[in-house]
Amino acid sequence: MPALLTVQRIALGRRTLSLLSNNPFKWISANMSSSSSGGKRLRVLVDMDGVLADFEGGFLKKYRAKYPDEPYITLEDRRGFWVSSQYGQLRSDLCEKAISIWESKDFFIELDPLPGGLGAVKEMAKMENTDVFLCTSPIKHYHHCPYEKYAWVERHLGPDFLDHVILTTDKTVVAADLLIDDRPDIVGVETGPVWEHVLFTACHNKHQALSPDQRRLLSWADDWRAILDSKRQ
Ligand SMILES: Cc1cn([C@H]2C[C@H](O)[C@@H](COP(=O)(O)O)O2)c(=O)[nH]c1=O
Ligand SMILES: [Mg+2]
Repeated sequence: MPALLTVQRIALGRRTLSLLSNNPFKWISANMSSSSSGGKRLRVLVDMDGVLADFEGGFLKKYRAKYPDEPYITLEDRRGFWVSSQYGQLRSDLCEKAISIWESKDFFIELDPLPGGLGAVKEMAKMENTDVFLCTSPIKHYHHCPYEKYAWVERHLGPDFLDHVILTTDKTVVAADLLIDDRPDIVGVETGPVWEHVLFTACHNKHQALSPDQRRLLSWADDWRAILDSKRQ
């Protein structure tokens, strides 16, 4: 297959690993998308909770308001992605109490934007040869969350961004160059996702060691433009 061999020859670094460890046809489809002028387009997935929207801060505020006499975990003491697990370890019944917070109406719509995130995403979306999608997992208790995630995007980024929302419980099946996400272990049915996961630093993951080939974005004040540029080469 000469076309495949040509693609293999131009593959560099991390992408070569992705190609070798995965289905090459998926790699080609994710990496050969072109702009009208023929240049390669960069596709970036940006997570919402913990990256654009302050899930942890919003949770703690509402948990303390609803359960003022119960123990709580400060943001400084948060460890591990799952808030529910850490509250369950604190006292078993607190797991359900924690879940009741994000299952409540208005939890997701009222989350505050994290500093710099909206500006970064708006700027990214205007960059040449760049496609940005907001890639976020809804909770299974679907009565409010999916609607409110769309409403949050419309409120903070405008109606044009609604076309750029991807709601999925499995981010591994979405093809892109980059995924900026605060969850350290992003797994799903696809064992070799085509994107590079850049870990967005959050209170729950800041102590966590990364594997040598993993990169972090410390906040939106960090050099996200350089990370995008590194994927264009
Ligand atoms: C911490 C925590 C989160 N969730 C839910 C809330 C969100 O819908 C998703 C996280 O979505 P992301 O796209 O990975 O940011 O998970 C939960 O159910 N339990 C928790 O403890
Ligand atoms: Mg997240």
